[in-house]
Amino acid sequence: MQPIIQITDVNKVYAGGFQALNNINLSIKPAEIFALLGPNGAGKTTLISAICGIVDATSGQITVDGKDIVTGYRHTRSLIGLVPQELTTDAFETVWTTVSFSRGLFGKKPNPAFIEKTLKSLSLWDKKDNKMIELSGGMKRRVMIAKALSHEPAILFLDEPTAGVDVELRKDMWQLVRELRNDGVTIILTTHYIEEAEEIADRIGVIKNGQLILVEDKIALMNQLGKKQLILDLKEPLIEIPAQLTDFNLQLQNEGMQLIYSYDTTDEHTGISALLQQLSVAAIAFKDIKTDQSSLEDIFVSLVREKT
Ligand SMILES: Nc1ncnc2c1ncn2[C@@H]1O[C@H](COP(=O)(O)OP(=O)(O)OP(=O)(O)O)[C@@H](O)[C@H]1O
Repeated sequence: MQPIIQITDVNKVYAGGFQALNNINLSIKPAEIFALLGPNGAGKTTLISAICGIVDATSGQITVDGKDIVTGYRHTRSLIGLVPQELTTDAFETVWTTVSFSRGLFGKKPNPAFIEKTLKSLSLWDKKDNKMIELSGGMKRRVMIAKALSHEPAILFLDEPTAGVDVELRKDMWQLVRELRNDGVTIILTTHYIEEAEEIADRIGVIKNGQLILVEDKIALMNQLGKKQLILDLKEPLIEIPAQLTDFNLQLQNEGMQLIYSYDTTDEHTGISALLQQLSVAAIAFKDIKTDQSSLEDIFVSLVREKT
């Protein structure tokens, strides 16, 4: 399947000499949800802006739907809807006018039914006649999404889509993103909320210091790097880990009342039965046992720390 976006050896050096993108190579598949994670200043917005043609790459090539974004700009840009991080709208226009106007900018014929559907899906229908200035921050952000969707793009970029959006609304937006993907729209989002990537992404890219340090299928990533912990609540506190248990690399916490055993979910032998046997030999009794799986957040934090 031809990628919808192909990024090859892309570098971006800003005018002051700062290298914001360092040899980026990435293929985005049609109708996938790709989440770009990275710390502040990693290069996420620069990469999105380069694909949208807002920032010129210093070298390398980007194609959208098989067309070069420089020579085929009109075509490639018409396929893209962009929700920027910064909210920029005309304060005194109504929601309806501003969204309809965005559609017109792409030379598309008016389609009130489509605008209505879009506003309804973003829970903005009852605000359609309100001026932008009368909306809350979260509503303005949703209007930005409606504007980006107004010309029915095949690719939607969401730069920090749920910043400042409350939990309930965030869930509604995730649902909308999934529905768009089901309709065949490719979605690329940047986020600081790792739970957002964990919740909706099909693939995850991690960018740091302008370098794409990891691109992986989300489920594979979680399986591959996922560590589980076995947590044993002890009946009696331990002062230290007994000598016969040192091989298990255990940790004591909660004033000696909890023993933590970390193991790799992908290992053939987790070592749990051997551990339980040794605990019995050492006469260490426990009253409860539970497991805890590392989240994408743990994985992300350890990746960003590791790969410096
Ligand atoms: N116009 C510019 N001129 C010079 N440097 C820039 C410019 N725009 C961005 N940068 C720098 O490029 C780097 C990457 O910025 P970018 O906005 O792409 O990061 P980001 O990953 O989106 O960050 P955040 O999560 O904070 O939004 C930063 O160090 C930033 O200061």
